[in-house]
Amino acid sequence: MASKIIAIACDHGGFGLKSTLVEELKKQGFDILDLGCNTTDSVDYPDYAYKLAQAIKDGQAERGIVVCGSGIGISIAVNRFPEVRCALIHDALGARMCREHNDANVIAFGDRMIGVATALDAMNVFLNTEFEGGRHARRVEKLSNPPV
Ligand SMILES: O=C(CO)[C@H](O)[C@H](O)[C@H](O)COP(=O)(O)O
Repeated sequence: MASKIIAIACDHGGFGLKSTLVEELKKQGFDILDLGCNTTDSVDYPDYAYKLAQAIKDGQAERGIVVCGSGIGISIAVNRFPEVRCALIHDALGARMCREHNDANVIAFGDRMIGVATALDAMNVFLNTEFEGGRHARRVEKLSNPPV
């Protein structure tokens, strides 16, 4: 990964895990583009998802992490941007596969679904695994050109 900037966003259901992930990323020397939210007050996940997707689209960060209660709503929302390839992650194997095969540039976690240790492990794998390319490059390219 060329950039040391990680964009991160959540809704109220993901605020706790986001805070833990930010703490760990800072320890590892990453610069954080924290797009909120910043409390557990109820908010709407698309608002924060779109901020993160826009940051990826604008090139402000190469990789991003989104968190909501289940990870489902916020991953659906960021994937509405063609520049984003977001995978909803439940373990380190998924994190490895989404990098090696799908060149995912964003991962989503469900704070109400995943343990902290598993999320930290998966985040580290996501940040340290390269895309394999080859046959997968052809398939990823097709993701940018859906039939209309
Ligand atoms: O969007 C979601 C589900 O797909 C997220 O899990 C949200 O965090 C969740 O829906 C929020 O629920 P709440 O009852 O409003 O806290």
